[in-house]
Parts: sequence; C-alpha cells; structure tokens
Amino acid sequence: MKLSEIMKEKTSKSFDLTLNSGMYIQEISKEEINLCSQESIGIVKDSGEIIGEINTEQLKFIKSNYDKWNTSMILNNIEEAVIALDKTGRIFYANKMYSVILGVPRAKVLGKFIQEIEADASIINVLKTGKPLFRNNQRIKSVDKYVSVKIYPFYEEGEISGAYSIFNDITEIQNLNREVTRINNVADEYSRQNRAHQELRKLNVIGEDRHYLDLISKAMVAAPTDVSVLIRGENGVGKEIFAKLIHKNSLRKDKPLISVNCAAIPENLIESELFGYEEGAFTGASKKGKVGKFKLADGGTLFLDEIGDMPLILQSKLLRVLQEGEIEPIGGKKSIKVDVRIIAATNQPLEKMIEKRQFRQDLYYRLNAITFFVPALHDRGNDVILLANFFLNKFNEEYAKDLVLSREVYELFLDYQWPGNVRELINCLKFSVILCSRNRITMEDLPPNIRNYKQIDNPNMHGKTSSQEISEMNLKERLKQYEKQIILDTLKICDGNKQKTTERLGISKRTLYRKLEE
Ligand SMILES: Nc1ncnc2c1ncn2[C@@H]1O[C@H](COP(=O)(O)OP(=O)(O)OP(=O)(O)O)[C@@H](O)[C@H]1O
Repeated sequence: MKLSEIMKEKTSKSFDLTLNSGMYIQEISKEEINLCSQESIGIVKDSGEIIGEINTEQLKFIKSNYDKWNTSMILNNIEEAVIALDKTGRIFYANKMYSVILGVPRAKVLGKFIQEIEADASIINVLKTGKPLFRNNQRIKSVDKYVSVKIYPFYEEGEISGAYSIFNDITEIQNLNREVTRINNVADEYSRQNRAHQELRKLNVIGEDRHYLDLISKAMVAAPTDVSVLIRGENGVGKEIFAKLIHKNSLRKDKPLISVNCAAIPENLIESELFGYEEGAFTGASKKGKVGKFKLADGGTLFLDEIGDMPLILQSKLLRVLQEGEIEPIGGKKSIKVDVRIIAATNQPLEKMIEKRQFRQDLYYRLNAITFFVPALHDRGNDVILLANFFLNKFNEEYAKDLVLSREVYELFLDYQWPGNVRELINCLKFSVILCSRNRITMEDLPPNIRNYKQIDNPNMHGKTSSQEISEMNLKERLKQYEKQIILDTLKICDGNKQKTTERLGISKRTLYRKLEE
C-alpha cells in the first residue's frame, strides 16, 4: 500500500498539527513506519496534498516555533505587495506592502470588491480568462503610480476560484527612466544641432536659430539619400546655399553642382541651356554646339532655381529626363544617358499654380520627394545679428575699414521685416560700410528704405515725419526707395511669381533680377 493510501484510511492519530502556514502534520503509526523511512514519524500535507515526511527533530523544531512562523509574517516582510481575491473579485487578503505602495489602509479594502476600487484593474481580466498576466509597466490610475505586476489565477477542482496579484512599485525607476530618456533626447538634439552647426561653419553659413539648425540637421540626413529635394522659402533666404549644403554632404560631393536660374534665362534659351545642342542645330547656334547643364552636372547635382518659372513645355521635357535618365540635345539624333540628382527651389505657391495648370502636378511630385522650408530671416531671431556681424567683418576686410554697428542699428535690424532676407541684409551692410565715413555705422549710414522703413511700411506715417525724413534724401535716393517698394508690392501681389511681376511692371526678367540684387 502506498503511503498516501494509508493516510486516506487512517482515522486514529495521536497528533495532528495544523501550522499557521496552512500546512498540516499528521502522525504515522508504528506499523506504518515500515512503509516510510525508518526515522519518519509524521507526514506533511499542504492544501490536502502530501508533500513529504518529517522526523522527530523536525517536528520538535516546528512545534517550538508553532506561534512564531506563519505565512502572513513572511508575506508582510517582502518588498512586493500581495493581494488576493475570490472569484467574485472580493478582496480577502492584502499584505502590509499593499498599503505602503498604494497608500490605502488594508482594512479599507478587505472585503471590498476590486471592481469598486479600480474598475479596470487587470486582475479582473485574469478572473475572467483564467490566464496569468505579467506587466512590467502598469499604471495604477487611482494613485498615479507605476508597478511591475504578476497576476495568477487560483483553481479549485478545475474552476477558477480567485486570483492573486504580486506587484512592486517602479514609479521611481519609471521616472528615472523617463528622465534618462529626456536627457538622452536633449543630448541627441544637442549633438544633431552641433553637427549641423559644424557643417554650417565649414561653408560659412551663419545660423544658430533652433528651427534653422533643426532644418539643417534634417538636410544632413536627406543629403546622402540621393532623392530629389524641393527647397522653398522667400527670396534671398538662402535656398541656394541650402542646396550647396545638401550637395556637399551627399555622395556626389566630389562631382559638380551646377546651378540654373530658370527665371533669369530667356524662355527660348532655357531648353538649350539645360539640354545643350548639336552643332548647327539652329540659326545663330554656335558652330561647336553647346553642352547643356544636365551633361555638365552628370554624376553630380543640378540645382534648378526658380523652378516655378520654367515654361510648361519644358516642364514636360524635364519630367521625361527625370523618368528616363536620358537627355536629347536640340538637333541631336540620339539620347545621352545622364546621372543627375535634382535639387529644385522656388518661392512660388506651386500648389496654386497646379490648380491653375501653370505647373505640372506629376513634375511637382517627382521633384518634392522631400521638401524643406527655409524660414524667413525675420523669423530666425538673433541670427540677423550673427549674420550682420559676419558680413560687417567681411566688408570691413574687403574695404580696409574697422567699423562697428551702433546699438540702434542692431535694434532696427531685429525689428525690420527684411523682405529681401539675407540678401537684403548683405546689401545693406555693403552699402553702409562703403558709405560710412566715421568709425561707427549709425542710422544715417543705412540705405534710406531700411532707415525709414516705419514710415514706408505704415501708410499712416507718411505724414509729418515721413516727409521730413524723405526731404532729407536726394532725388535719386527717393526714386530708388519708391521703386523698391513698388517692386516688392508687385511681387507680393503676384505671389512671388517673377514672370507675372515682370509682365505687370513692363520690365525684363534680367532688369527685375538686377533690381532685386540691388
Ligand atoms: N545662413 C547664411 N549664412 C551666410 N550667408 C547666407 C546665408 N543664407 C543666405 N546667405 C547669403 O545670402 C545670399 C542669398 O542667398 P541665396 O542665393 O542662397 O538665397 P535664395 O533663397 O536662393 O535666393 P533667391 O530666392 O533669390 O533665389 C547669398 O549671398 C548667400 O550666400
């Protein structure tokens, strides 16, 4: 007979001992001893299951500590909180740590339903599914704490009879982790910006504004990918310099970067400029023929500035070249393979132009795999001061001067809108350095349109002050100032479209460009 069978049959016993731990010790008789090991005097049961035999020595120890050692004492001395529920969700046990972690006296939860305490507690789900659940990072909403939790179901005769949960407080670790992540992000951001900063310095590009540096670091990521890039932004913000930066950081950096200003070339010449022509292709063509910009840029990058000004018919041709990677020079009989990365730039609202059928949608999608918006100078905070100092030094050197800028000039620079952006700032400094005859550039040394911008920008100020200021200018200065204002206003009305601006003003594109440069 097996020991377990003897135990089942056994009725008379000289001692039975239920321990506080829930274990049960039952004596075995002298006759039964033979079935067990020689020194066994009792067997131990836990939850009705026989778990082994004990000898006299063991029994003595257990008896002497009968009151001292119990399950509750153990569970109250661990770092984890323990809570146990019956199958209806009613709490029948919670250890000390439970109230330490959750800040709730145990008396308040014992006998309560978990559903009332934490309606979406995970343990409710375990009661429903009978499946254990482990979570490393569980938030307890009612106390705003994070815990690492293990929940197990209890089974009795194959049925779920309850569940218990063991969890420890990881709120501090969680906060620490979050802080570490935050610090890492800051460090990443810092090193990205630092790298962007170094790249800028290499090319003498000035800028420390956070958004500007962010844009540069994104461009650094896009640079080696070889995708087409569309650069957008107002006149003179530095779109071309941005294109250079991308090229210099691309895999094509040792090959040429060729720039074409689609607005500055007369319409009938753009095609030959881009694709070249064979000898004698048309009347007036050079005898030797002409190599187009696409061919010149082979292996490198082609920068198509003012792409919005490209005539529709050429847009189709450009699209074909981009799709097929081949050009066909004017008058040529065969196509030539070219490997060119395109970076295009514009100040025009291409989306509106697509609606008006002035720009091809398919070309638009082909060009703007990635778009970068270069912010206006006025929106770059202190960068205007950095740029002003950089160009002041440059022109001081160039014109052998040692000028400084006065405080009110700096203040004006920060306040002024700079419609012509960095280019306008450069021209302003060049003008002032050349004309200043003292050692400090003050308001009087600035170009009149900048010095008097408040009067010019604000029509209400055209009264007394304005006429007084304007009367201080000579005729040439006054005419220049009005001319500039007319050009900028017309550009604004035409949404930056230079073709339309020239048509409205009745001037050639070249003249417009020269005047914008001025
Ligand atoms: N961050 C900068 N640091 C130094 N120089 C700059 C910076 N941005 C622009 N510039 C200078 O400003 C002038 C105008 O820049 P750029 O030609 O790149 O502008 P753009 O946006 O392409 O102009 P447009 O719209 O007329 O084509 C150039 O001389 C350029 O070198």
